[in-house]
Amino acid sequence: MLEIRRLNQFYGGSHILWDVDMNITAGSCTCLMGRNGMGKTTLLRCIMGLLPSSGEMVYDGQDLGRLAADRRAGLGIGYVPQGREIFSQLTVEENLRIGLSARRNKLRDIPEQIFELFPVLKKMLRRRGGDLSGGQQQQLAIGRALVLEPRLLILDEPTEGIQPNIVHEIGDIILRLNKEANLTVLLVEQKLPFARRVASEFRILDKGRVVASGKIPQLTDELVRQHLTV
Ligand SMILES: Nc1ncnc2c1ncn2[C@@H]1O[C@H](COP(=O)(O)OP(=O)(O)OP(=O)(O)O)[C@@H](O)[C@H]1O
Repeated sequence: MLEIRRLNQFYGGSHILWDVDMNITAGSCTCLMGRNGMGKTTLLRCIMGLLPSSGEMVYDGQDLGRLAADRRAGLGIGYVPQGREIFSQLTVEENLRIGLSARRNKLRDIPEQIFELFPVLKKMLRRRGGDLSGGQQQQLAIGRALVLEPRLLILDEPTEGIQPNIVHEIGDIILRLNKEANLTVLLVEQKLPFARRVASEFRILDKGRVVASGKIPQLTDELVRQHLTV
């Protein structure tokens, strides 16, 4: 579904991503892992077209390289950024409607499926984004990305700063989206038990290079010790 070949990225003079090759297969849930500062967020931002990079990126047979960020979203790639980036002064409904406005085939109403997945958003439609708890904001950020009805959903640390019981709920939602709604998922996640629970595949970045990849049962304690523990 998404093929990345020899992707390189620089921040000014700093070479951050080195010859990254990565295949994301349709229907998989792939966890991108690595210690802090290894380039995970940078790679997601390159995929979304929010940062320039060199190399090849092909999504469903289409070359993403020359497409602006909004065109990539329009192709069905949903993105939930790190820190969620919801609009705190806007209501929950307005936040969701922003997702709606990015759709290629315009819809007037927020799809009911969003409220089935996140009943709390329906109850809080008129509340301001900034008044929601961290977990509710994360649900809103995922809901806003789902309004686009993506086929590939990219999530950057969806459990960061969220209470353990809500972390479990977010895991349930990702599993449902992946297994029942057949959405392909690519997520950055630092919590190992969470990654092992929801993901089917892993990729590890170390200093901007892919150093390991495989199916989740192949994520051995040795790999964890070598590349993930601090
Ligand atoms: N705007 C920027 N300008 C210059 N360097 C940056 C910028 N953003 C990130 N970097 C550097 O790029 C490298 C990769 O950062 P990135 O945020 O992609 O890592 P990460 O693996 O997502 O880490 P984290 O888990 O802490 O979010 C780091 O060394 C970081 O300092």
